[in-house]
Amino acid sequence: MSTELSEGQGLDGLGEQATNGKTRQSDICSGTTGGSMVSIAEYYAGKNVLITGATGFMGKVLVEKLLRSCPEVKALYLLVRPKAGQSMQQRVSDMMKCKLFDRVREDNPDFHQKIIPISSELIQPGLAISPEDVERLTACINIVFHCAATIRFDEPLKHALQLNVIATQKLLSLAQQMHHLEAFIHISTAYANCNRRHIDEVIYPPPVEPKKLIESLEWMDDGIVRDITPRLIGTRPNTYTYTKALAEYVVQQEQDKLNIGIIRPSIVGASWQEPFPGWIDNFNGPSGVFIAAGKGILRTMRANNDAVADLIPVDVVINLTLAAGWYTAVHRPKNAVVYNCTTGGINPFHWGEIEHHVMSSFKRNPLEQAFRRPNANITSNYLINQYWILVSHKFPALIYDLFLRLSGQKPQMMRIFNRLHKAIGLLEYFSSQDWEWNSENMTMLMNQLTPEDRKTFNFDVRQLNWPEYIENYCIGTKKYVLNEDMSDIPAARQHLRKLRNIRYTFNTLLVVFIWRVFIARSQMARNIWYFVVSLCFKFLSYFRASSTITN
Ligand SMILES: CCCCCCCCCCCCCCCC(=O)SCCNC(=O)CCNC(=O)[C@H](O)C(C)(C)COP(=O)(O)OP(=O)(O)OC[C@H]1O[C@@H](n2cnc3c(N)ncnc32)[C@H](O)[C@@H]1OP(=O)(O)O
Ligand SMILES: NC(=O)C1=CN([C@@H]2O[C@H](COP(=O)(O)OP(=O)(O)OC[C@H]3O[C@@H](n4cnc5c(N)ncnc54)[C@H](OP(=O)(O)O)[C@@H]3O)[C@@H](O)[C@H]2O)C=CC1
Repeated sequence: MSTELSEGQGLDGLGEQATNGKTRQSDICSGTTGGSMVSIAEYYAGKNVLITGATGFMGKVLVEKLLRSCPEVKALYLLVRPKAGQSMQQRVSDMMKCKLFDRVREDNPDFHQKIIPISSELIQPGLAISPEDVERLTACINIVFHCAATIRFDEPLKHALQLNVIATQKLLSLAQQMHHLEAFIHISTAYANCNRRHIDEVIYPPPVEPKKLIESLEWMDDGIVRDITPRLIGTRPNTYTYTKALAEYVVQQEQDKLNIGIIRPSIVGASWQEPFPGWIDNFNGPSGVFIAAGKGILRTMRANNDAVADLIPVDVVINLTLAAGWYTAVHRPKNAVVYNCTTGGINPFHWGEIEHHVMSSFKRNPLEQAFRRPNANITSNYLINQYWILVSHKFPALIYDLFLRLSGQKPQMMRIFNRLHKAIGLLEYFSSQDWEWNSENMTMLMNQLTPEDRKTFNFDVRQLNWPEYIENYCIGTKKYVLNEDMSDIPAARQHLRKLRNIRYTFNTLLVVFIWRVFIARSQMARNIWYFVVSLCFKFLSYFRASSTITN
């Protein structure tokens, strides 16, 4: 079935009345922002903020930080869609109940009054925002943070284009109608240009003119699009990075009309410090890999030990995003400013080191009901990896499934491994090579902040202590993703000891079995075997005799 690309239709009601927001807002706001003397929290005071993707991983942290560190913010308008049988109000109210908001709740129990959910399905015409809501938003919004995207690596091109590019275009059109807009902040990814080794803080020419691509894909059915996708994305690994690159270009096209900042985070991981260390709520990127390794399921993965693991904590990304919003609105740079939000050039850490710290952390703080003892190894060698997949993934899965079948249960391990292999297969591109990001704008932005803001909105990754961060990250996956209780750690350790004993017993039986088979075929093996057995027997007799004499 063909998915409709409704660009023209989608812009109806948004784009028509578009005006040149930049000129107009400069007139309105020139007196209100007092240059760089205004602190970040002071800037956001009294402001109406529009956020897309607020129910997602980064969006939630953005909402939380704004409410906590900019308590005078006037209101947060969240574009949310109903999903999985839940209304958008229900989703937002569930979100606000989650642990992430504990600190805000403590500071201000009525914080929910500042949150205004707006029903919106971004891939629908006009973003599916009601005319009344469009009017409301255009009248009051001061800053837009556009976080929504599909981040799936296997997303069909048409859908990725609809959400990551066309919806961004529609949002830009809406933004241009906003009478008091001061900044439009777009969240991109450091991997949008992963077809390059060195990436500067500039928008590179798009692989194809987005408008032309949208027009061509409109008449193609999904099958044809699937067939031509590899040709279109070229040396990029997936539709995600490809469409994020197109989106950057689309955003840049509006730089004459809007004040734009583009944030390019690398691999976003658990929080470093805020609201508490190790907060994470999903399996994306490395988190799923860490969990699979901690559960003893993942034993091998293709990654380069010496390649830089460009992880960036989510709170760092959000602090930089809020600072960029402030800077964009206050300084109104002529062109869109791109911020490569990465760690590799400033405080590098490597995949080999990550492996070491993840493994030792899960040994100290084991996950419950591990399949095997955590012991994952990474290798850049394809054949070695395939060997370990066979020996350490497929063989144990086969045995376990056999055991499940024999005990009348449904086999499941092979299915889990197949899904895991699909997931890590999609991630390997990022863990097997190095990129070099220039992050001068991140440094420039830091230098613009007051000492107080530098502390409150800390994105100085030079201070990041990696081993400590990874330890908190692993504990975070246990506490917040798997909802496991820390008080169960002794039982989990006991379980690991049991697994170790099972492994020793299994290995011993295996050696004996192989040896017996060998003995049956070789006279020399038989002689050695009898020699060893008689030696053991003599030793035991001696031991027994000497203990009888002593008694
Ligand atoms: C100790 C070792 C150190 C070395 C460690 C190297 C780490 C090397 C990381 C590089 C990381 C680059 C990141 C680029 C930086 C961006 O640009 S960030 C954007 C990041 N985007 C993502 O990470 C999305 C990737 N995920 C996907 O595209 C989809 O989830 C997948 C993998 C295609 C699977 O889709 P699906 O089959 O429809 O199903 P889905 O419900 O999504 O998940 C299915 C199963 O896969 C599991 N899964 C999902 N994601 C993962 C994952 N990342 N890992 C494992 N399992 C996963 C789920 O838990 C789930 O398991 P069950 O709960 O069903 O048992
Ligand atoms: N996570 C990472 O490692 C990185 C992320 N990024 C970028 O950061 C941004 C946020 O990523 P992250 O928070 O991890 O992603 P998530 O997948 O956690 O969140 C995506 C958000 O987009 C919303 N969304 C998706 N489709 C629609 C739609 N059709 N209509 C309305 N809303 C929709 C989701 O809403 P819903 O809950 O309804 O599905 C959700 O709130 C993205 O732009 C991503 O490209 C960049 C680099 C790394």
